[in-house]
Amino acid sequence: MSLAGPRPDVLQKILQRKADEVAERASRLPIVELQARLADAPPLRGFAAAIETRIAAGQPAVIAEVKKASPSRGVIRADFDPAAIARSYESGGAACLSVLTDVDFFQGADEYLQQAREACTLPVLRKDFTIDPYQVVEARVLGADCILLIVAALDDARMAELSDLALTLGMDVLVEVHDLLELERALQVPAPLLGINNRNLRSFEVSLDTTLALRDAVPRDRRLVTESGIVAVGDVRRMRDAGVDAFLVGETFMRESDPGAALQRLFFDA
Ligand SMILES: O=C(O)c1ccccc1NCC(=O)[C@H](O)[C@H](O)COP(=O)(O)O
Repeated sequence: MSLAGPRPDVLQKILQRKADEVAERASRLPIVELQARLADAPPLRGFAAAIETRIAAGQPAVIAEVKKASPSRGVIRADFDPAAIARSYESGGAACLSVLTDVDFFQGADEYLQQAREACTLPVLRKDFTIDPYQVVEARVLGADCILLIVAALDDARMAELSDLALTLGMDVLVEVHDLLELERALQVPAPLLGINNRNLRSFEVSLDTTLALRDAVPRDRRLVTESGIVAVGDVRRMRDAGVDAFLVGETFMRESDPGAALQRLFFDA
C-alpha cells in the first residue's frame, strides 16, 4: 500500500511553488524596502472604470491577455514581444490588458508587465497567483492597476486581507470563481469585478456553460467578466445574448500574428 496521498493537481503545485517564490523574493528585498518603492509607482489608470466606460458606450469590454505559455498548452507564442502586443491590442480596441507574470508555469515576467504598460495607455491586470500581501505591494510598485484573487487559492480571511490591501493602494481587484460555492465566498469581498473562469484550473477542462450556469447568481452590483475559452464570434454572441459584456481572452489572440486585428475581428467586425 502506498503511503503517499493523492497527487497534487496543477493549481496546488502552482500555489506550493508560489509560496516558495514569495519567500525568496522577500528575502532578497524585504517588505519594508519594497514599501518604500510605492512612492515611485506609476499613476493608476483605473481598470474597473475603463471596463465600465466601454460598456456604458454599448461596447463589449475586452481584457486582452499577454500570455506566452500556459500549463495546459505549453508555449503559445514563441515570438513574444509584450510591448508590440500591447500596442496591437490598444489599436484593436481592448479596454484593458492582462499580463501573466508567473515565471515557472506561464513563462511570464514582471518586466513583461512593465514593458506592456509603458507601450500603451491601457490599465493593466497583474495576472498571477496572489497569496501574500508582499505580492500586492509588488504589483502596485510594478505599475499594476488591478490584481487577480482566485477564490480557490485562498481562505476567506486571506482573501479579505489581500483585497483590502489592494483597494487601500488604489488598485482594483478581479475576484475569480469557478463554481457556486466560490461565488458565494467571493461576494464577501467588496470588489465590483467578478470573474467566472470557464477553465477548471485543476483539470483544465473548459466550458462556456460555466459562465451561463452561474450568471443568474451574480448580483447586479458586480461586473461579471467571463474568462477563458472564448475563441469564436459565436462564443461572443452567446455571452452577450446572456447579458455578459466583459471578456478576458488570451490564447485566441496570442496565436495570431496580429493579436489586435484578431481582437477587432472577434469583437467589433461582426
Ligand atoms: O491557461 C492555463 O492553462 C491555466 C492553468 C492553470 C491555471 C490558470 C490557467 N490559466 C489562466 C487563465 O485563466 C487564462 O490565462 C485566462 O482566463 C485566458 O484564457 P484563454 O483565453 O483561454 O487563454
